Amino acid sequence: MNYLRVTGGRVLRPDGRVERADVAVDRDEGTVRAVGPPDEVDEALGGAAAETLDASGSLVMPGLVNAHTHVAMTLLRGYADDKPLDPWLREDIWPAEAELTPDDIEAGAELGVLEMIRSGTTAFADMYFAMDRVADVVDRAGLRARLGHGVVTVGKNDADARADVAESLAVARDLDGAADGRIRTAFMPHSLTTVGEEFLREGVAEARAAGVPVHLHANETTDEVDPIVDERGQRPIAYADDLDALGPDDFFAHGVHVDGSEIDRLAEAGTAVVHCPASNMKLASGMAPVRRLREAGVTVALGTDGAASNNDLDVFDEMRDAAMLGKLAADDASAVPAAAVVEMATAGGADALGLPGGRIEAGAAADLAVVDLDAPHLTPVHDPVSHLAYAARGSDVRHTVCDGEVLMRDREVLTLDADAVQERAAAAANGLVDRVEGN
Ligand SMILES: CSC[C@H]1O[C@@H](n2cnc3c(O)ncnc32)[C@H](O)[C@@H]1O
Ligand SMILES: [Zn+2]
Repeated sequence: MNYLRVTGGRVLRPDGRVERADVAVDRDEGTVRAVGPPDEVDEALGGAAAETLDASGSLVMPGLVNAHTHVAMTLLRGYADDKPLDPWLREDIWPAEAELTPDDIEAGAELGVLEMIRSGTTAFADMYFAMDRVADVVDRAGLRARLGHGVVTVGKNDADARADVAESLAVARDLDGAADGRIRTAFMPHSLTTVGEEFLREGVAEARAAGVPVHLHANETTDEVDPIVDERGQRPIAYADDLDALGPDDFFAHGVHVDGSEIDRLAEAGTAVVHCPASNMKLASGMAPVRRLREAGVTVALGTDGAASNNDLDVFDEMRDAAMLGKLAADDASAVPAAAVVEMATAGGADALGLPGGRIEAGAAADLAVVDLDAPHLTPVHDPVSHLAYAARGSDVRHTVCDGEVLMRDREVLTLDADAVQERAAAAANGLVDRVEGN
């Protein structure tokens, strides 16, 4: 047997309790074998030897889930700031993305994945281009992901629009199950306004036939919601329902401007919402009604969105932002408490993406982040869950484990060459900007 044993720490259990425990991992299966006091774990292992990971002074939590990003946008971090969504995309981001090469996307994805491993993220959802390259990075780096090619049909002729939809469906079919099953896929139309109705209708029908979920941006800004209401006389979630895009495996990014009927319909359909508080604040998109969504029974996950609208991929920041913004949105300091955002960043994320992980219990996927609590900004420890939500940073993560494999040990990432990744990405970003500026 091939075991890993995380020893001497405190462990965040699925019910929110924190207990002193060891975690034994079956590396062949990629699952948690046992959680409990050392003698119980000894017994579960039957005296078998195990590689150890020291968690003394630390909290062992489920690996974080970044449920909506565009990972290669790390190359555009700090490239265009301080604008609302529509002009930001049209004036800055889309012209730059038009110059991206598959090599750039691979370099940007490596940088993003490195940043995520270093901040305890073990699973993410990615909507972008050149997804074969992103999948290769995920495979090498050792995380889990739900990947999809993002479709935009506005401004394209019929043949190009059809080709874009076909590419998203082909990616969803071809990459599903890659990286020993750590990669799953989805059909990913960009949004209900940037993809034409006939393409949405046909694409969703084909996704259903192929058994892959749908992921899109929905109800992000009033500029996006209002034209749908004006042109169709229906709210975006009703339109999505009409398109058959509202299923229990589907997950929508943002859900900022959703009314009561839309919240009820999302809950009834079982469609998850990925809350992206930093992006929503930076682009001044609005405040998602997180408490109302959760109270209605909607699965709410957390996402960073791309690094150009955040500007990092640290899910600890997202937990803190979600708690703070949720209180402001509800005008109630108890609206989105610490335990809620920790749940959204772990089990909520795994459930939204339909990926294993998110809970530390026997039989669950061995996706873990070990957070070092021995730091001035984390002293004293009255409540470790409070610290995860309000005080910890991604840089407090000491070890990261995914699928039973150690991806980072004592802050050294083992699956990527951090210096080389950073150097390559910086060169790719500079080359990209030179091309955009015509140098
Ligand atoms: C077609 S691939 C994905 C596409 O989405 C763009 N994008 C990045 N952030 C956002 C956001 O907050 N809302 C909508 N679209 C966004 C990204 O630049 C790609 O073009
Ligand atoms: Zn996005």
